[in-house]
Amino acid sequence: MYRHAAFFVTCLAMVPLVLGVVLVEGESPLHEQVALALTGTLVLAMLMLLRGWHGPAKTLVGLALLPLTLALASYVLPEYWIPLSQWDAMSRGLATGLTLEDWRPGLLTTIALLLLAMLVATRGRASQGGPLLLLMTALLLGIQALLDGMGLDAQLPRSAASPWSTLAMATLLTGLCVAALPGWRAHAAALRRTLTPSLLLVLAALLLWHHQKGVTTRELHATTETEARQLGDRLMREIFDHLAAVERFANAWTLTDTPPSQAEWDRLAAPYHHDFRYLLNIAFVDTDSRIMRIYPPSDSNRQVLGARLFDAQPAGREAVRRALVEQRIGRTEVIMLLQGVPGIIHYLPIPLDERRTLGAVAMVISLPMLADTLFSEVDTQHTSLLLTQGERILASQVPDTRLGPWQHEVQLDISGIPLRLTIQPSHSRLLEQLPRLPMVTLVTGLTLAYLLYLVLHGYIRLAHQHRRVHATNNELRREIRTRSQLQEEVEWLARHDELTRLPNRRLFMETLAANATRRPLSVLICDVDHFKRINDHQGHLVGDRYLEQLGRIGRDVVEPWGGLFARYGGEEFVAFLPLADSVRAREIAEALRQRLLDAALLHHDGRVLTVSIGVVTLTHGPLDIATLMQAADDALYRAKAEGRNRVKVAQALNTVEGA
Ligand SMILES: Nc1nc2c(ncn2[C@@H]2O[C@H](COP(=O)(O)OP(=O)(O)OP(=O)(O)O)[C@@H](O)[C@H]2O)c(=O)[nH]1
Repeated sequence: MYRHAAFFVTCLAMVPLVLGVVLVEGESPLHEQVALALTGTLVLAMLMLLRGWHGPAKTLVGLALLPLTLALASYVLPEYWIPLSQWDAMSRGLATGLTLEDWRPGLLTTIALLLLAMLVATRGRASQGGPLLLLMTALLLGIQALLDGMGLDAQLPRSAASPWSTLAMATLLTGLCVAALPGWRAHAAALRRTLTPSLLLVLAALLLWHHQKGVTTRELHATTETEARQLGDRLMREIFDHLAAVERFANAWTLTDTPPSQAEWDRLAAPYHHDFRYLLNIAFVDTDSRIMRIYPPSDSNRQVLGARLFDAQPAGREAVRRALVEQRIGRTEVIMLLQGVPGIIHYLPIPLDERRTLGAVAMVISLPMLADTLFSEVDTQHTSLLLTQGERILASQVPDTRLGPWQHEVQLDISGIPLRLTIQPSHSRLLEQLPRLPMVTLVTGLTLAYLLYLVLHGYIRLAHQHRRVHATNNELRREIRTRSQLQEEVEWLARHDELTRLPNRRLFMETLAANATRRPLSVLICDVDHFKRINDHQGHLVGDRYLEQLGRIGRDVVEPWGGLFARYGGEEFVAFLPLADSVRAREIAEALRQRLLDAALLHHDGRVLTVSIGVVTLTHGPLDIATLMQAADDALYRAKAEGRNRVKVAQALNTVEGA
C-alpha cells in the first residue's frame, strides 16, 4: 500500500517538471534546465526502484551524481586549485561559449539534488541516514524557496532556482518519505536520539554558512569598493600632475618675448604630449585667442590652426579671457572640443610683464582618452567602467560578460569639475575572488551531521544488541545455574536419603569399598523395633519424624568416631566405623541404642521406641562386603530374636573377629 502511494506521489513530481520545461522553454537559463533534467532523472530512478528495477535505477542515479559532484566540487574547491577559468574551459569542452555559471545549478539546489540522489540510492533506509537526509533536503528546499521569495537572485554565488524544479524536488522528497516511512518504525527509538544532535549540527552549519556568506560578501564588496576608490584617486592624481606639468611648460615661455616657432613648439611640447597621452594637443594661443601653434601636428589638429577661440569656442571664452587678459590660469568646464570629443582646456598665461601678455598655452585634455589611459590599467575584461558628468557619459568601458550584483560610484573633483566614476566588477571576477569558506563550511557541516547520524545510529543499535545479548547471557547463566543445581540435587539424591538426609545404601557401600583396606573395620546394622506399629497407630508422618530423629541421633553418635551413619532402606540403618574394633563398635552401638531410649520416642501405648543392632568387625584379611553384611544381618537377626532392644555382635568368621 505504501509502495503504491509512494509511486503515485513520485509520479506527481512529473507535473512541475513538465510545466517547468513547457512554460519557460526557450527563456529558462541553462542551469534551470539542468536542475529540471537532474530532478527528472532522479524521479525516473525512484519510479524504477518502486517497480523493482534496481539495476537501471542505480545507473540513472550514477548519471545524475556525475554532474552534481562536479558542480559541488566547483563550489568548494579553492580558486588556486582549479581556477574559475579552468572550469569555464572545461565547460567550453561541452559546448562552445559555455561557462560554469551557465550550467551549474545554484549551491542549495546542487546540494539538495545530491541529497536526493543519496536518498534514492539508499531508498531512504534509516540505517543509512534516510531520515536525516530527508530533513536536510527539506530544510535546504525551504531555504531555497525563502531566498527565491525574497528575490535574492543576485547573490554570490547564485542561489535562485525556478519554483518548478523546487516543487518537483519537494514532491520527489514526499514520495521518498512515503516509501521509507514504514521501514523507520523499527528504528523509532534510535531515531529520536540520533536525529536531535544531527539536526542541531545541520542547523549550526546552516547558520554558520549564512553568517560567513554575509561576512565574505561584505569583505568582497569592501575590497572592490577600495579598488574603485583607488582608481578614482589615481585619476585625480593624474590630473594634478598634469596641471603641475602644464604650469612648468607655460613658465618656460616667460623667458622669451616672441611667439614660439613651430619647431620650438614641437620640440618642447613633444615630451609633455608623450608623458600625458590623453592630451589631445598642446597649443599656443596669441593675445587675440587665435591658435598659432599646435602639437602634435596631426590632420585634425592642423584643421584648428588659426581658429579664433573667442569665436570658435564660446564655452571656453571665459577661460581664454582669464588667461590672456587677467594673466591667471583659465580652465574650461567639460566642453565639447573642436575635435568633437568632450574635454577640458587649461589656459596658462605667458606674461611679458605685469600688463602685457605674449599669449597663452592651451592644454587640451580629451576626457575619453584620459579615461582610456586609466581604464587600460584595469582589467576591462572583467570590470565595467563609466565616467559621467551628471547624466552625460564621458567615457565608458563595458565588457561583454555578465556583470556582478553591485557597482561602486566614486565622485571625482577634477579642478572643481565634479565627475562620477562608476565601476562594476563582472560576476566571474567576483566569483574568482569570493572565498569558498562558507560553501566549505556548509558542505562540511552537512557531511559531519550525516556522519554523526551514522555513528550514533550504529552505536545505539549496537548498544541495543549488546543489551539483548547481555539479557540472553544472564538468562543462559540462570539456566545453567538451575541445571547444575538440579544436577547436584540428582547426584546428591543418588547417594542420600531424602527423608533423613543421611547417606543411602549406595554411598554406604561406596564408602565401605573405598575403605576396604582399613583394619579393624566395623559395621552396624540397626533396625527399629516394631516400627510398623508406629505407622499403623500414629500414622506415617509420625513414623517419618521418628526415622528423621533416629537419623540425627545415629549421625551424632557415629560421626565423632569418624564413621558414616546411613539409611540402609525402610526402617533399617547402617553405620560404617573405620578403625573401630569390636569393643569400640559394640560401645558405639550401645550408645546409639541408649540415645534412642533417652530420646523417648513413644509408641501409641506409651512404650519407648527401641532399636536392635547387629555388629560385625573385620580385623584382618580381605574384605568381602556380602559376607560382612550378612554376618551383621545375622547378628541383628539374633538381637531381634532374643527380644529386641539390644546389640548383638556377629560370630567370629575366618576373617571376622567374634565376640
Ligand atoms: N513411616 C514410614 N514407615 C516406613 C518407612 N520405610 C518402611 N516403613 C515401614 O516400616 C515397617 C517395617 O515393618 P516390619 O518390617 O514388619 O518390621 P517391624 O514392624 O519394625 O517389626 P520388627 O522389625 O520385626 O521389629 C513397615 O510398616 C513399613 O511400611 C518410611 O520411610 N516411613
